[in-house]
Amino acid sequence: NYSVQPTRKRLPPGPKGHFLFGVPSSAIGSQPWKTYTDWSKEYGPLTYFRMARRHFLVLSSQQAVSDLLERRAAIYSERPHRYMWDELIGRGNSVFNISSHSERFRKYRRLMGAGLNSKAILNYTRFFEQEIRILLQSLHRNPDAFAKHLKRFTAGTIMQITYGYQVTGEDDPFIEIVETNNLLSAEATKPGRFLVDSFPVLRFIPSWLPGAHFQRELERYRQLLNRENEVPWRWVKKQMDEETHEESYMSRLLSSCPELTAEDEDCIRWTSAGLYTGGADTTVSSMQTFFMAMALYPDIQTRAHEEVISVIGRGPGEDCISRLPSPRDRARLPYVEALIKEVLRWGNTAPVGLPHSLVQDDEYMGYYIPKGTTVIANIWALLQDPETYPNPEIFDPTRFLPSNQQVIQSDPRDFVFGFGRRSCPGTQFAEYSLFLQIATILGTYRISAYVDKEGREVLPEREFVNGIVAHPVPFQCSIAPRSESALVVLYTDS
Ligand code: HEM
Repeated sequence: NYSVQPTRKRLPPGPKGHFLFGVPSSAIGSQPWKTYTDWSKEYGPLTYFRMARRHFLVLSSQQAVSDLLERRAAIYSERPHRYMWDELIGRGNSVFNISSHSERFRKYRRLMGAGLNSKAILNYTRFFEQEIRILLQSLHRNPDAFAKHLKRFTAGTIMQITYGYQVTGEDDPFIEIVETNNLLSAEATKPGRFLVDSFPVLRFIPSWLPGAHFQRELERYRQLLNRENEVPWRWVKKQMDEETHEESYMSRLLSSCPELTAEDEDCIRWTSAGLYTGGADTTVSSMQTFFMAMALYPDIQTRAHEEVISVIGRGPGEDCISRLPSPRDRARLPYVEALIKEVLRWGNTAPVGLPHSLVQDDEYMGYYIPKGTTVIANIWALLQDPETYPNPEIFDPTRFLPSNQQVIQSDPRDFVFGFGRRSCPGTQFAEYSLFLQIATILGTYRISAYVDKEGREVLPEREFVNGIVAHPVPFQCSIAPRSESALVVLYTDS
């Protein structure tokens, strides 16, 4: 029990802002991780600020994150309550927003734990392999559109695994639904987007009054967002009735018990819908970082390529693997595993994670933290801290390999996947997906800096653009097969 009765309520330091409105969202800017890191240099590992009536606390040290979000997870695992989104639009039951103190939350975590653990992932390898062949072909045909192909790979694997549904192409109707939802979520949950979040009393004013037009938007949001829970579920049910379904996360859960209640089915629907939202953009961002790092660090690419070839075997062409990597190969590829950790550290996939919130007043480092404060882990700052990761701007997988010269540096997976009871349930899925893509591409393609018409190398810059998931600023690189003949064997072999 962390209940405290501080004698003197001293809030952590931070920017003050306007006495009524607090800090404007423009002060945080479009790259919040940078602003928060600058603030931590001025105010220390805890930065507190207020936006209208909402309180925020940013944690910028490993110590603070593990003390609060891990050790005090019992009180720091709520999500901030957004009146418009959670209640009026009805998204309070989504996996991302559900209260960590509800019975549903425990159910969701059990369902996702069962469907996404490392053993369950082994049941899905054929879906991954089917999609990796499509990725190899697409990179061959149109290497410049590599970001689009990465997206197709991730969307394809998640849709197969979640619903047993094979994505048809760019204008796939299921992808349209989930992508629309992601856009609407990002738009509707921007801090300050709806005044009713700060002043719930506004819900009583008539919709024709200025400031209440949010009431007219409600129905549009509800209808569009509900499609994500309804359309794939109906499709899977129909396939199951006709016995034409592919086994999937959803079909397995729906058939796991003969007497599912309506509530059980609802839980299966909500968790299924969470997988695309949680997994699609994140994995793509990490893979874009991989391409960027390989274009910038050719020696590292050569070492990783040689390890892959020596473990998996050389194919008919000069320099290409003889078969697709399998889950068993992971343990025999330590340099590739270290490279994946470095992709997660050096990249910037979820720089400020998802916000937590605390359910009762607390005290830490002598400061008072009020109940309901939104708590943000500045994951970017943890991964770029020169005390933990010397020369953090350098891409160097050997940070994570045993050597006589240095101790092994902290495993970035302890931070990039979030914290406490809310930590990412898709970790095993993400790691296997990254492993398969990275080991296959290292074994089949050479990635190098883009050369412009004048013959000059154009190196990508390590800059990221905002979103809940950040992505490298679009860049070009050259992607060429190491051996055309071996590549064709790999992508046509079934
Ligand atoms: C590189 C890939 C990924 C990264 C870096 C990542 C990172 C994260 C982070 C930081 C959180 C927030 C945790 C917190 O609140 O403390 C999260 C939550 C979540 N992730 Fe991931 N994720 C990745 C891939 C995936 C995949 C592949 C899936 C599903 C197949 C997934 C599903 C989810 C879900 C459902 C949540 C919400 C959990 C909750 O609120 O209780 N993620 N992830």
